[in-house]
Amino acid sequence: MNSTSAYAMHELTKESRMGARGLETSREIRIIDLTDFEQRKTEIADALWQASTEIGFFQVSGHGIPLADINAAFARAAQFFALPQEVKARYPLNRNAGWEYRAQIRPSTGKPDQKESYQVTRPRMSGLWPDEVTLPGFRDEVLAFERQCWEVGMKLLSCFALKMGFPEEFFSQAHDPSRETYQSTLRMLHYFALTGEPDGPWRAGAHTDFDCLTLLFQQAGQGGLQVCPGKEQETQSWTSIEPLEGLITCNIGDMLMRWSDDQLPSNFHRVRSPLPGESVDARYSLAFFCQANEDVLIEGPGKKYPPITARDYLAQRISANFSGKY
Ligand SMILES: O=C(O)CCC(=O)C(=O)O
Ligand SMILES: [Fe+2]
Repeated sequence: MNSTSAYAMHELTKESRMGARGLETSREIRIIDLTDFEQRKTEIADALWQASTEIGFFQVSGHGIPLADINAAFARAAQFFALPQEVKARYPLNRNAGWEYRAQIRPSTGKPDQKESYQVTRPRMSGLWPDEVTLPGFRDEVLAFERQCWEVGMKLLSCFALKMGFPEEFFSQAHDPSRETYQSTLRMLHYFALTGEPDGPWRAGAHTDFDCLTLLFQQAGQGGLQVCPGKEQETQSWTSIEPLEGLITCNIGDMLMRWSDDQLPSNFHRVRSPLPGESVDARYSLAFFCQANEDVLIEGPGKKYPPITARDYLAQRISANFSGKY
């Protein structure tokens, strides 16, 4: 086994141990305010670094995406998922673009997540947009929201770049949306309403994300997200993140963990099924995955791991989740 596949195997083994219910515990959920970002950048970078290394996840406020735009993006997601199955089936998922239905099998559970999702990866959307008759304005509005998410993601990553000793623009150049190699992804998710007993304890099985950084939006009354910081994975104790309007919950992903020579631990999370007495309605969420462009080389400041392109890195991880497909 070469060192690249040994590394991938290590991450998958780590994940396959995380499927148990475990314990629930409350942890500090640090909220970092990004208001006046340019003037406060040093202080914000310190706060982000501390939250990421001490706790392993954080939320941001004052990020500049108006609540109305977040709500509009949720409305767009609901509109898309309400399309008939045969219409959605015209946009099949391929390489993080398009629609999948109960197709993501997590190594932690060996079962499909109880969801469907639609993913937008800018350069790969040919033939995958509903047309203007089916969903007028959908494409432009979703792309505008994707751009707003990118702006926030790059602000946060510029702070991590400073702390890692890279130039401030390092990560926005690595996630350049004007290039064909761009592969950051906006994902809309729809977890099905329960009609009887839940099909297992998880709507989405425990996992870390493959990317550098994930921005996650939840809607009021539609909780279920739980996190267990990667560095505490042995404890298997999970903390619920209740949805709070306008806040973005942020996870460090495996790509940034590797890029930071493991200084920034990626963050296990899962979505649990409703418990008796909780709402059985559908749950919608939105996730933006900052994934460096395909041709970018991932190499940490201390060169702890051999360099790997972001394309090869993602391909390995995606094929482990979608039955060998990439
Ligand atoms: O729906 C959520 O809250 C989490 C989604 C998620 O973790 C993912 O898609 O990677
Ligand atoms: Fe995730």
